[in-house]
Amino acid sequence: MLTVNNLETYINQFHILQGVSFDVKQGAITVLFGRNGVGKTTTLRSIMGYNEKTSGSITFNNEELIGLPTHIIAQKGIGYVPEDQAIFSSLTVEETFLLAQTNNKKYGAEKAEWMFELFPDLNRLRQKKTSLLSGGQKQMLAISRAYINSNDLLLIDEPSKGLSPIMVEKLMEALLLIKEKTTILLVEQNFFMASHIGDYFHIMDDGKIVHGGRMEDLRENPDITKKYLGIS
Ligand SMILES: Nc1ncnc2c1ncn2[C@@H]1O[C@H](COP(=O)(O)OP(=O)(O)OP(=O)(O)O)[C@@H](O)[C@H]1O
Repeated sequence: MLTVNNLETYINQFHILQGVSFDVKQGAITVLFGRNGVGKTTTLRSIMGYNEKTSGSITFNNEELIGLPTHIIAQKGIGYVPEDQAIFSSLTVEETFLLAQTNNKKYGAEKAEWMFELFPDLNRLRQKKTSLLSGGQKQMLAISRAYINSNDLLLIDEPSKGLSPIMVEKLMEALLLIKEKTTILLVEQNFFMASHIGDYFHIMDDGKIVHGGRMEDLRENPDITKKYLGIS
């Protein structure tokens, strides 16, 4: 569904992505692993068209994305949940959902209702200003918003960061249900979470992909997880 080929990205004079190649299969969760600073967020941002100095190829449903502005890439059906969630704090939960629905007139309302079912906390807090939500609730809101206004692919950056174990568990359950309806590319350092919900993986190191395959193969390969992820 998404194919990234030889992607190179510069930020100022720094050569951050140095020929990144991988693919994302439809209907699955693909996890991008790697230590801090190897280029995972830059990869997601490059897919969304935020980095001007990007070359190589990114095809989504066989259409080239490189060179397109971010709003056009989003219109093609890709939703992005950045690490800081980028939530408009002056809106309530319900208003945030309504705003997201304006981008998806056909299915938005139906998707919003499903998100309220999936996240009862958000349903209970419909009228609450989003600035008053907990970290976990904001994460649920950001994922819901991206799901409501996009159709095909969600890029989610470190959703478990800073969440309690119980919230991580809720998030895992929710992502598995969302996967039934959409495709997910997940950046995640929580190996327990990612390896339980992911179907495929790619490992980044120093601006490149160094390994990839099915998640069950990674779980059985302690040498790789130790070398690149520091897990033994
Ligand atoms: N605006 C910037 N100016 C200069 N260098 C940057 C900028 N943004 C990111 N970088 C550098 O690019 C590299 C990749 O950063 P990126 O955020 O993509 O890594 P990451 O793998 O997502 O890391 P983390 O897991 O810590 O979020 C890092 O070395 C970082 O310092």
